[in-house]
Amino acid sequence: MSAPAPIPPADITYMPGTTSNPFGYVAPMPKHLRESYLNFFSARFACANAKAMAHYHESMMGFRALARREMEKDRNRGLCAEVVQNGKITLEFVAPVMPAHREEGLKISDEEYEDLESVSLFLQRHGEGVMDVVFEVKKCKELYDWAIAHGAHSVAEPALRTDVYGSVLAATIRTYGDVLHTLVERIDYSGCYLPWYKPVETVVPINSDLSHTVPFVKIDHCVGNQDWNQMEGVCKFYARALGFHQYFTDDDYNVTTEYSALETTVMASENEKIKMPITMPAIGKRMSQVEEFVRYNNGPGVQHLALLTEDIVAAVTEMRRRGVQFIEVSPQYYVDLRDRVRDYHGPPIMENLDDIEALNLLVDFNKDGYLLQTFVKDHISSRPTAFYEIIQRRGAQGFGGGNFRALFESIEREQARRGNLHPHSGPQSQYPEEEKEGENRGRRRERTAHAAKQD
Ligand SMILES: O=C(O)C(=O)Cc1ccc(O)cc1
Ligand SMILES: [Fe+2]
Repeated sequence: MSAPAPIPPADITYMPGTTSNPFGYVAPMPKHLRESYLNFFSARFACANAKAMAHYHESMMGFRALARREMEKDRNRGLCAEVVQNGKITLEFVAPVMPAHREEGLKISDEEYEDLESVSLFLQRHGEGVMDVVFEVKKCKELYDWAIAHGAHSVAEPALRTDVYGSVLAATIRTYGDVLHTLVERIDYSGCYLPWYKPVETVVPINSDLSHTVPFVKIDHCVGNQDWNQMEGVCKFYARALGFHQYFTDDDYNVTTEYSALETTVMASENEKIKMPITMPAIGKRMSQVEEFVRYNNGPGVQHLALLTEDIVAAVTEMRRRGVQFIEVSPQYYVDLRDRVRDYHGPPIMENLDDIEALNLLVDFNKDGYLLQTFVKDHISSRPTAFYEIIQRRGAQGFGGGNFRALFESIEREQARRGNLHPHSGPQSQYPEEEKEGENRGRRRERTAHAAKQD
């Protein structure tokens, strides 16, 4: 079957998310293909030291060592990898084991050399962070062909990978910045992760005590930060090339806190198990946290992975016990929370408000229920770039819109501590600094009205 012919970007209708417009970005990918995205498969991080990264995730976050690629006589000559897992969350840490320049006498295949070069380049440009958000799919080749025909950049054509445990078909395309999406289709694979990774049985002592588990379930969503004005183009890419659609929530994503501002559109796979919010800076009084990310990441990239749990009190209690620090929320938030709870009439709140306050969790309510969330204070690397969110849902399917103010104020306190809450340098930085809070929100409304008039 030959690939479909490329279609021009004009075939995508963009309409900002309103309840009168239940479609948002609409793309012509056939339904059977859209349905072939199953879930997040793993997140691959480019690392300087994959072993240290794995160790942090095991000892601090309760992940278990799952698999490894280590240097062998005729395999894994350029890169080594450690894979950890907690529930259905699988994280792979990949590190170069030699300099990325060819030397005589080094036994390394062309393919392994290319992989070494790409990880080394990612590290050089962005530091440690997520370089590949891997999706499990049913029709790898068809999805890949569609994506390429609709403007995606190919990194690796579909190829069968086989070891004694069976085969997977995998292909890789590029998304925003230098971030990749690998599409993995299990053919008959029964190994622990992917072909040629060896299972690892060793357990760090703290994880062998079953009364101290951190109960994660799966990746809930994965946020991608973009540069100024780049959100729409990236969302259109997800619609046109990947067949994703806009996911509506009642969150108000035009957040202008005292200083920084941002905008988000959530893109999701057909089954909505893969949610990829796309965020960009907006005009505020000071540098947006998104702008800070883009500056220190040297371009767009994955900002946070949200890890879903069914018991956030247990998960955060145990992570704190292990030494993980979380964002700090003002005591006033919990005074207000007790008022908000009184006005809430959805499914009953199962958690104790004193526990919620003691752990500094954030709570958001809507008509379907509520969600609890918090954010790890430290970034994953030494740069102020990617970090983790911990989230529990009890009905509510949003992203914590009611917490954005408290959250962003907390994030901004850290940003100020780093000396990065200075005037922003966006395309609109000629705007006077005393620009009124909330003005950005008005501007978005004008644009929305304008876009609606156009069709
Ligand atoms: O939207 C989400 O997924 C959130 O968890 C909230 C959020 C949005 C943007 C940020 O820079 C930080 C947090
Ligand atoms: Fe999030």
